[in-house]
Amino acid sequence: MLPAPSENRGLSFEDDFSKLLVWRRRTPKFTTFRVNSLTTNPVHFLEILKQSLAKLAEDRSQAGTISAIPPVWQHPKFPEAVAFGCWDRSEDLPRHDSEVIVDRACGAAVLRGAHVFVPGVIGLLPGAREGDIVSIYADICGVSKRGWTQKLNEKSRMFVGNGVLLMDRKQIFCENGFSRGIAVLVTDNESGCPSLPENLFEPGMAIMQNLPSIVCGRVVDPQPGEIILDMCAAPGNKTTHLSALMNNEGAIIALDRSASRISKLRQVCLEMSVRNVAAFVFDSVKAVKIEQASGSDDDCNHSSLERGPPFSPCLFDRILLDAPCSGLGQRPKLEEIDMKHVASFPPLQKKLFKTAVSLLKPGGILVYSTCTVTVEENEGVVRWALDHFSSLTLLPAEPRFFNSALNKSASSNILSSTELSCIQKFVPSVDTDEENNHCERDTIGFFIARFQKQT
Ligand SMILES: C[S@@+](CC[C@H](N)C(=O)[O-])C[C@H]1O[C@@H](n2cnc3c(N)ncnc32)[C@H](O)[C@@H]1O
Repeated sequence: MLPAPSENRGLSFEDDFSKLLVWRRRTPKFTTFRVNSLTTNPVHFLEILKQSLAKLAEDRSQAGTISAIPPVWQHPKFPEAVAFGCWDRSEDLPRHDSEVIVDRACGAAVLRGAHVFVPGVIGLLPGAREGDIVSIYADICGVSKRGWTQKLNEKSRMFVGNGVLLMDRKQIFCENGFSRGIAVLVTDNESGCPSLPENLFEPGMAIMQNLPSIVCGRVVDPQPGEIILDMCAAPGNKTTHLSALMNNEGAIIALDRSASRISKLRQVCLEMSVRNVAAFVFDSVKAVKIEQASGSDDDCNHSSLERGPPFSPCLFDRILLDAPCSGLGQRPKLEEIDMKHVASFPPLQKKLFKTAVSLLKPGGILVYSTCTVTVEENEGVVRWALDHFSSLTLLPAEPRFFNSALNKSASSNILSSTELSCIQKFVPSVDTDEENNHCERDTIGFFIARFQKQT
């Protein structure tokens, strides 16, 4: 049973930038799966997960590391959310003379339990041989080039784990650049996040999804039979959740402007037995049809939905705008923050929002979400929306985990206390370590706002 965390007050981006940087580099202590209710039962999945972690603990003890089995929970409010914790890290991992340097994305993946694949390797110290026990360092400043042979200084690198080198230098940096596969089998990572076997469960049974993203689907609260628009849908993590909540009844239109991501979404839908989604590669800013002569409009029936965008105004019961954003809530992230990039998102977010308001039926629900923590992309967009669309009312983004009204940060100058009590923002916590050790707290940064269009 999951213990309940107490009321939380979170930090905002503007409150303490340096704390945000530290928080981004740390790996959440919990990994969450969303179990697919269309294909399986969460209790069955929970059993598979428990057995796998018990087997890993046994393997570790045979290899000389006694480890308690990481805790596993099913969330009491959302049975589809199943989380597991980390190996105990009370002792530091040893550092080995033989070193492998990886890029920042690979370093973050290792911290989340992945092995090191060839494309992520940047360098090896001279003399490193296949079969060596190696220490793995991420090049956090991006200073090294492919084929690098020198030790990075302490400030430019971050230790992410240890493992066994499975290839030699020639194989990893082969001239045609086509080597694939695992270069380092990670035996222990610095975060303690377990490496689960790849074939742990049947494809489509569950996906890894951070808890706030699962909460987001629940805030949309789609009902069987409704017509839903998911405006920035790929790769489909939330689309497939919405479909499961609707028990495959009704229709979901999934749009994304990236063709490769839409093909990934279609594949995920197939694997997860999702049958009520029609996906289109489309720029959602342009998803509203320009007015046409009356009498020729058949947009209220399903065939017009299947033809795809653009759509007539006021068509959808619910809309999810999971907007493109600066992604500062994603963890762990080893990259530096590019402020110009961060500042580029609000104009696009507002254009997408304007389209969403047009396409929403009177009485319909619009959920705006991001996986970032900046006020401009979150509370700022909510303020702008409330000032520009008199038809919109801000509703409580329930079910609630974070009480944003307790967050006395820069955002309180933008939204009233009533408005703050409606939004839900997952941000770095300033509470005790015990609190931060909770799977509802130690998670990614995320923002959710829920609106209704007046009838
Ligand atoms: C935060 S991700 C969406 C994640 C997705 N909702 C999920 O849960 O799997 C944002 C997506 O917005 C898409 N995007 C960016 N600009 C867009 C636009 N103008 N129209 C449609 N999609 C857009 C990106 O390609 C990206 O896939």
